[in-house]
Amino acid sequence: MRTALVIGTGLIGTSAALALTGRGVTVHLADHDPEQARTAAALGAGTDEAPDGPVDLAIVAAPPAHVADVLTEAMRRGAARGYIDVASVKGGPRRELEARGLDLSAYIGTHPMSGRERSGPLAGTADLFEGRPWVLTPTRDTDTEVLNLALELVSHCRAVPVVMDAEAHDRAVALVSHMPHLVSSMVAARLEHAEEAAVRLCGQGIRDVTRIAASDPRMWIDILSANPGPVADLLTDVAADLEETVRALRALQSSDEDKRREGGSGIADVLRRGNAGQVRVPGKHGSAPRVYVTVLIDDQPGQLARIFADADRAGVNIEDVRIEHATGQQAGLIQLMVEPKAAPVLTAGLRERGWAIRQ
Ligand SMILES: NC(=O)c1ccc[n+]([C@@H]2O[C@H](COP(=O)([O-])OP(=O)(O)OC[C@H]3O[C@@H](n4cnc5c(N)ncnc54)[C@H](O)[C@@H]3O)[C@@H](O)[C@H]2O)c1
Ligand SMILES: O=C(O)C(=O)C[C@]1(C(=O)O)C=C[C@@H](O)C=C1
Repeated sequence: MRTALVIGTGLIGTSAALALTGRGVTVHLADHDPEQARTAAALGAGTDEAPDGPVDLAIVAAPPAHVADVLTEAMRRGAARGYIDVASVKGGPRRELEARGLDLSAYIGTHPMSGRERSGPLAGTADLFEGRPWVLTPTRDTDTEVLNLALELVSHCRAVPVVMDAEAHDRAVALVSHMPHLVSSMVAARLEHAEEAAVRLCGQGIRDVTRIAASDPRMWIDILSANPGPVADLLTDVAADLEETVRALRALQSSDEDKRREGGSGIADVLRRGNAGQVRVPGKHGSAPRVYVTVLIDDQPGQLARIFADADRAGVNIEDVRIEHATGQQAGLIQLMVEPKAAPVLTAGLRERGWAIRQ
């Protein structure tokens, strides 16, 4: 691929454009708000000048409700040899395009399974998709050349291609993305009017559970409106678990010992099922789950660089990093994500070099 056109230069469009530009592809940037395209260009994601002729691949990264219109317009003017979109839902946009009677052989619906709770070009990064699944939904009518262009994009972004049928994709993301998003919002909503004295105590647990609740509601209304059935079915199951859990907690308040025992086993059951589900969450590249080694650091310049150098000396590859700043203190906790078998090696290596490890 030599040239690409990104239409919609927010978080996802800019991230893809940065990755492609970094691999030597000439990227043209367009957005219905020209300021967004200018910002993406200023970040080094490409040029906001229109291409002279058709590009190799047009990447539509507009909100889901606009995807079909944007693709229709781009296809009708022959903007590219191949077209993809990156919307979080796949069945709806394809059905809309089919209803317009367009030839869809040059189009593939795709979805990178990576994002952030922030929107806009300034949130974009070239490595956003690294090691993450990127779903492709070709059909038997898809041109092989277009499939190859899409695979090249995924490879330039260092993501992992996963081929799926659009409807199966929508059912899967209802489970791993859309339902969890709503549950996160519901947990975060408990904080809206909570007492400041309670909110001040927020630790990493609630930060993990509520991070995605900070996302743009307009985008999520689009996503959920395009996949309501499967999400409603899953929330029905969550509601049943909630009901059971409330019943178990009430039983724990009882003065009757048998009831308390029953309550205890109800709670144990939901926690056990939670453990069993959690271990199935894959690490990067779809590999086995990773674990965190937690290190106490002083809030001083150079600490992160030192810790990485010491991890390197211990021969351990750090997969991901999270930093938690303790409120009102000049210290923080850094969590280094590693393969389970590397955790004891890293712990020993860092202890040897004077770092305080937290269990
Ligand atoms: N945010 C995520 O975590 C995530 C992850 C994977 C896929 N996606 C999908 O990627 C797409 C973009 O999401 P985002 O998070 O980058 O959103 P964003 O709000 O950061 O960016 C969307 C951009 O599209 C532009 N736009 C809106 N309507 C347009 C139109 N008609 N023509 C051209 N540009 C238009 C907006 O001005 C904005 O710059 C969505 O379809 C979303 O479902 C999002
Ligand atoms: O991690 C985040 O912030 C996301 O929003 C990521 C996430 C997800 O649910 O995994 C959200 C929606 C996208 O369609 C794909 C990725």
